[in-house]
Amino acid sequence: MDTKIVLIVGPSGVGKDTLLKSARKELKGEVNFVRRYITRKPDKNEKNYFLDDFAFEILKHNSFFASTWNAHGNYYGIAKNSIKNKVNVISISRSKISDFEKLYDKVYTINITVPKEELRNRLLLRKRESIEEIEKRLNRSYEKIEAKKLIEFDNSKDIEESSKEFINLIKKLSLE
Ligand SMILES: Nc1ncnc2c1ncn2[C@@H]1O[C@H](COP(=O)(O)OP(=O)(O)OP(=O)(O)O)[C@@H](O)[C@H]1O
Repeated sequence: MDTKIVLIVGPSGVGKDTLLKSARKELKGEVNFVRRYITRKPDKNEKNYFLDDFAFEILKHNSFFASTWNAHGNYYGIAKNSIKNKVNVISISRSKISDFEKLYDKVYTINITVPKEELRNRLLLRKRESIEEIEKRLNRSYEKIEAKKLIEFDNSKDIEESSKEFINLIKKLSLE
């Protein structure tokens, strides 16, 4: 099978890691859920490699990563050697879609969305950031996403229903 890339993007708190956790449980035999390198500890829904800023810099300097970015004061990276010759699902910053489109032929981008009020509720319930930080995240304006193959995914339904839809979408893309 060819290398296929499925990028997951969307604002903080929209439910990316929650959807990925459900999908990983169901599809981990068939699909490569790529772990990110992050300079902060993972929370309960994530499966990331945790490293400090210094280790991150050394790896970056040695061209270990296909893509890196900074979000909310932490560094994120996707290792080149994490991409397998199958379907690869990767949660990334929207600003890095083109890194993957330059490197690979088959790249799909799934944009996860919910209305702003629901996003606020989810961030508040998650209790990872302060109220000030949550308001900052909500006020960030999002420009239109530039991606060659863009799919919009509405994550407004409950976790179970949305997870099912998300898993079906990944399965469908695997077969394309
Ligand atoms: N469909 C859903 N319905 C209700 N709550 C949800 C749904 N999906 C996720 N949540 C909840 O919303 C909160 C944020 O979800 P999650 O941490 O997965 O977001 P994220 O997009 O990965 O955020 P970040 O980019 O900051 O890591 C969590 O508390 C999660 O339980």
